[in-house]
Amino acid sequence: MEELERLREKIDQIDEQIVELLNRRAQLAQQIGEIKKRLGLEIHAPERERQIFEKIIQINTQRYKETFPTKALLHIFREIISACLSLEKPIKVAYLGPKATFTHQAASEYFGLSAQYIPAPSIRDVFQEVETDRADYGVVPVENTTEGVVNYTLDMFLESDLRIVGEIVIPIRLHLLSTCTDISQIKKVFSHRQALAQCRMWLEKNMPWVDLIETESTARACEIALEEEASSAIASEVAAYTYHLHVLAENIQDNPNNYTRFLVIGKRSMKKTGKDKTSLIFAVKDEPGALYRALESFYLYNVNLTKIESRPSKKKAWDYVFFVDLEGHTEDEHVREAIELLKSRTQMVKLLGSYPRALIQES
Ligand SMILES: O=C(O)C(=O)C[C@]1(C(=O)O)C=C[C@@H](O)C=C1
Repeated sequence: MEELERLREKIDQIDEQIVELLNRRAQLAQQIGEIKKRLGLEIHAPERERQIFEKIIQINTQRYKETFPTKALLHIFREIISACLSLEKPIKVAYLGPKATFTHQAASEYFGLSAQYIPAPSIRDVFQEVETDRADYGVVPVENTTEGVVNYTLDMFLESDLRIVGEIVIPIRLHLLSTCTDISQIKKVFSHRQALAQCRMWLEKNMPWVDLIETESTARACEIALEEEASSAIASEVAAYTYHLHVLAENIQDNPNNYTRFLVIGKRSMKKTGKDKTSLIFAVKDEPGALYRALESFYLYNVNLTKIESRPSKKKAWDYVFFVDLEGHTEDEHVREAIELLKSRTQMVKLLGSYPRALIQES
């Protein structure tokens, strides 16, 4: 017992030190904020945040061999930086709502809980919130490992001048939620089209009798599941506690490696971090070899493409544009030269932005 008391006393001392250090850190951030305001610099500095994250991962793994789990440490630092930033300037973030969607989860993992969140009813509305300066940033889904791209988001970049300033990749874990206490009581399952598709095999095997009904979001499905008898929703764990629903079955997605990638959109340009990605759109003439010549620009300058997607241009029937993600930043010499060559070999190139690659791709 004495030993227990002694150890707890030590923990109390450490906690006191942590609180003291956090307050000292907050004061320093406030001072930095004042200087940045005076010099007219951007208050939010994601490149600096990236540096901090990489440094603490290194210290925690090399010096302390991860006695304290790195994943938890990253969450804690996300919140520390989010709180310090909010002392300098509150950041407003629009996301595809309503509350407790996966986009909301992605946004809070990126900006932390001290940011102000604005749920928007559609992807177009998220863009509008940022375009009209009601939000500093927007967060929208762009692709899922099982269901492919979110076309609506790609198409928005054809008309909007907003830039991509970041990306977030989160694992999608889907659960069956209801006010009922047993699966046998359920007659209807509500969810977003993609979530229903991602659980198709599980539903056929375990609940072949149910009606599947599409909703505009997983969060909307939860609202319906709360109101309608004998119904259920497929949604996230965050949604389960936000809407006070029982989790009747966990992780019902058919593919365990199910990730969704989200884009952070804004008006600014991001500085090079050394671990960046660049996204762009290009259009080629409708003639043999046009796409081949365009893509050769990347090959000749040794630029690695991580994604290429074609979409109708919406200007003429059967006219296509190509969305490309590549490794590197436009400040990198080889990327800059590849893009210059691409411009000379295509009809149109629109740069959507260079931004730091997602930090956590798994977990
Ligand atoms: O270094 C800065 O520029 C800060 O404002 C401090 C700080 C931090 O808490 O570490 C806060 C917000 C920025 O986005 C980056 C870092």
